[in-house]
Amino acid sequence: MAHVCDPTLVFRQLFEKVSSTYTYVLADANTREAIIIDPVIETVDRDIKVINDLNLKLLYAVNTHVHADHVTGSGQIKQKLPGVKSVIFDMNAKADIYIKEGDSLQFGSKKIEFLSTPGHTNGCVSIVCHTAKSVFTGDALLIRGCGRTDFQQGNSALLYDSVHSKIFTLPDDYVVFPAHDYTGQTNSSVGEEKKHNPRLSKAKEEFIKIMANLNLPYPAQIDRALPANLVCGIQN
Ligand SMILES: N[C@@H](CCC(=O)N[C@@H](CSS)C(=O)NCC(=O)O)C(=O)O
Repeated sequence: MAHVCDPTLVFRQLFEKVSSTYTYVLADANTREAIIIDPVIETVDRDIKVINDLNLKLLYAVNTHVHADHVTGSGQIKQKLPGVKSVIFDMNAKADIYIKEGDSLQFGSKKIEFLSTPGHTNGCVSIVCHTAKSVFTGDALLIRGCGRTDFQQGNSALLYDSVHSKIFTLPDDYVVFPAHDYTGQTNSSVGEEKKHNPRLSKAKEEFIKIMANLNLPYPAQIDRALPANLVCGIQN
């Protein structure tokens, strides 16, 4: 199980295997107030069970961006746990709270801060928890990889600048928790990715060429996910 260095932060990394998505639960161990990052609709009941088993009070369901590969669970979580507020950066998507660069959210004595890291999509954010020395990078930075830039306003030059100016300037020992992993890895570190990321450790021009030649198939659920995620995953 993945751990963080803050002993008063409850932390769970949960996996949804169809889309290889990581969902994260963070909570103040004293007040039990909690947030969830990038929930997936198919695993909402599992996530709520974890929250209830740990006696947590969920305040916020945060999406790091409008996902193209799975339907967000935030809408269903709001239905099943009234009072929870959905949070996103992208103004085109329905949510209760729209955050911007530098904003923070508090749960108990814990705080997360939002960094705008566009490039995979315009609305991508990374989420820093300084007390846990951790950064939740969404699809901006993956372990030894990064989010694709061939749809949804993708822009590889912008992604390169986002990662280098916002994530790679964090301390080297900050743990990187991505939104996906396709190779069975759970976390990395800023220092490790600066050194070993086969795309982002290169010069910008080379990175742009690499990204233009990925030739990835479209995500299997894209036609369902994109419209659903503009309305919090709940279609009437
Ligand atoms: N096969 C998966 C989709 C894989 C994929 O395209 N992942 C995206 C993030 S979700 S939009 C990505 O950016 N991948 C980068 C990479 O290098 O793999 C599916 O069908 O869901």
